[in-house]
Amino acid sequence: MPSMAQGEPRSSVQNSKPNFSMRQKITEHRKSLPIASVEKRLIEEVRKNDILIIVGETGSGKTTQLPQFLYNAGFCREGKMIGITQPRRIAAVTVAKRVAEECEVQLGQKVGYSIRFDDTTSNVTRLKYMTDGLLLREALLDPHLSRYSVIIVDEAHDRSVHTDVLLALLKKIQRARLKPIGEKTEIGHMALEMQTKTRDENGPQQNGVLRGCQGRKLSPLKLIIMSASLDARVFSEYYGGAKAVHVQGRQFPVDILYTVHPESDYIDAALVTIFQIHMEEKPGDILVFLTGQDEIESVERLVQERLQHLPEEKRKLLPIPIFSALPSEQQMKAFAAAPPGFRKVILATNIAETSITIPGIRYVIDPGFVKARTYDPRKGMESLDVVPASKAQTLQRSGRAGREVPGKCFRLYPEREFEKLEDSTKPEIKRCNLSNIILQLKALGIEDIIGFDFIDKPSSGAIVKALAELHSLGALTDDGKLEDPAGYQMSRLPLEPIYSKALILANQFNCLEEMLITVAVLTVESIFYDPREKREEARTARNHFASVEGDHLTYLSVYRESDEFLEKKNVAGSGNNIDKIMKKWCKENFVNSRSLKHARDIYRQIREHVVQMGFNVSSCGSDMLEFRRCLAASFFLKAAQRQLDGTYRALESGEIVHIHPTSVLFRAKPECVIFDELMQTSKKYIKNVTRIDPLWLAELAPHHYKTE
Ligand SMILES: Nc1ncnc2c1ncn2[C@@H]1O[C@H](COP(=O)(O)OP(=O)(O)OP(=O)(O)O)[C@@H](O)[C@H]1O
Repeated sequence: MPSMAQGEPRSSVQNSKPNFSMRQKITEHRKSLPIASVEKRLIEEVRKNDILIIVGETGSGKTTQLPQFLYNAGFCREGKMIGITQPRRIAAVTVAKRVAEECEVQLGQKVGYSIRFDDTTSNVTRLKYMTDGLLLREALLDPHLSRYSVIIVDEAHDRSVHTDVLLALLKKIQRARLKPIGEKTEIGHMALEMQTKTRDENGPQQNGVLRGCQGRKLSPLKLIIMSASLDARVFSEYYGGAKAVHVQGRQFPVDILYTVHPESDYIDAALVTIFQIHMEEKPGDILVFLTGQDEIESVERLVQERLQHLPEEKRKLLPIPIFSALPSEQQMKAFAAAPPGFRKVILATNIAETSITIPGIRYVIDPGFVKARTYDPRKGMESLDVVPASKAQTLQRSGRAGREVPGKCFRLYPEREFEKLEDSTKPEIKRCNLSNIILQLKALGIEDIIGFDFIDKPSSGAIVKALAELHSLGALTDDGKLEDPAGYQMSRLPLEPIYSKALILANQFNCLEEMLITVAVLTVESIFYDPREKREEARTARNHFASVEGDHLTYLSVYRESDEFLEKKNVAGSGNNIDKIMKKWCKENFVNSRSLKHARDIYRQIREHVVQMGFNVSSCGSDMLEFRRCLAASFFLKAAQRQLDGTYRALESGEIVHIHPTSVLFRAKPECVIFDELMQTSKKYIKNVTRIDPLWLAELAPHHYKTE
């Protein structure tokens, strides 16, 4: 399978069996971890308790060691697997690689990882690291997760929406696994029907139940919830008084240092700290937590600039960005050793906050902020605000040091400010659009979403809004069941429901090729590179991509021109050269080369998905009218009409909004548009906007708009 996240060349693990001294080093290292001294006790607790909560310091060995302990204790007998979920892809990949190394096996043998579009596991894999979202998708196909004997939900403090849904679902699955096969369960009936459909073709199933299995029980499922910074009481209560154990101690100390006074400009404070460490502290790499791609890219430039003012011998400082929109192979650069004599300074978002070990990190700089996405279901509006990190997050951040050697964490605020921080981050489920997750729950056969046993219930308003949205998009029937086939198709595509809908419709409008490109570009962070100091220059350079019809068509033209450019240069298949040539083209055109590369990756992967679904990828050629009509038919819930004063009214929510200054339609102000995002920053802005004819709305979405 091609991959959105190819990761480091697998050969690093596949081809190299550790030599004797390395093996010895790893064995000694494993023995020295705090968790090693409690191996027996932990195994006993897992045997005694079906649900166990484990809290242990960062770096104590939970993620890498516990699965190996369980394997050695026989939990993988009879071909069963241990699944370990992570909120982030990068953690699933890097931890699996490390554990494969420790086990001296090739990745994909006993140890593997599986993340969206990238599965390295095989039928001999027993320790499977994966994202929480991926395990949810697996439950669609195997509703009892019958291949697993143990599921470890790692980093549960993170409270991603997928973790929360998984916590509830696993509770149900655990109960269902204790019931005899064939008996009705809370999750099983619809899923068993699904199995009947597929397995009937091979014959061994009858009425949704494996023939000959009626009355038999599946083996029980053990569930372990783990983190360094979770409130064990909350989880214990949720699981009816589940046992919690604490693993004491950490391997290396981390000194926490605070500033004396509050810093007015945390970017500048971070830069000063980076250079102070570089000039004054012992060798060792630096990890800086910033809030997003823009900030990271500007700090990257500022570090480069300031280095020019240092004497030649002091310039050996290498900034390396890492954020989620970066293609995986670029993310992996953070994990490679710095060239001899150099010090790495890794500029990261909270993608690097939990679970991972970045070799070489001795210093962490934590300005104490994070970019938090909040969704207002009533207005259908997102806001992205920079807010103080929680105590749990700052603890995780400092825990990225002190993993190989003693470390230091520089918190760029006074200690008294730390005390004021919230203990934990607000669960994502309480601040996100629920339509995607509800679609998945429906596909899992869960009908009563409002009554679903969430650890923290989202507001019923948010649930009702998401259900209505799914109904309008044609994913749900009038009585809230999955629509056949659209609802099933949408739940299978790993995209937001509105994008899946756009692909399904594009198949009918014969513009699937154009929609695949558009959805891929919309999925990545901004395709344009817009440096503050060169805004006008950037605008002029990009003028020739601009379409009078709007941003979606503009993105198509960027994507296609870059394709044509590559073809013209006739460099296809010339490896690294492509990268260099593309980077130059991107720089001249103020296109973000990382985002473009990422979009290409996503395009390839979703194309494969729709082809598997039997769609024919055809193009509407130069008939952009058809493409815009398809956009209107898909994004009708996100339409806005110009007002007399030049502002717009979002038709669904009635909100008064403005076209974002980065849109090609910012000045043109057409009468009616569809948009992709409604976001509150300094104003309420709509982003990624395309001109449509208002009459199309009634014609193409008659269930939602009346003709007048
Ligand atoms: N990729 C790696 N390279 C080098 N050492 C590693 C790597 N992964 C883990 N380690 C070592 O193993 C130790 C234990 O890591 P592990 O991820 O199991 O800890 P943890 O308790 O799960 O931490 P956290 O709560 O931060 O996720 C690390 O502190 C580090 O010394």
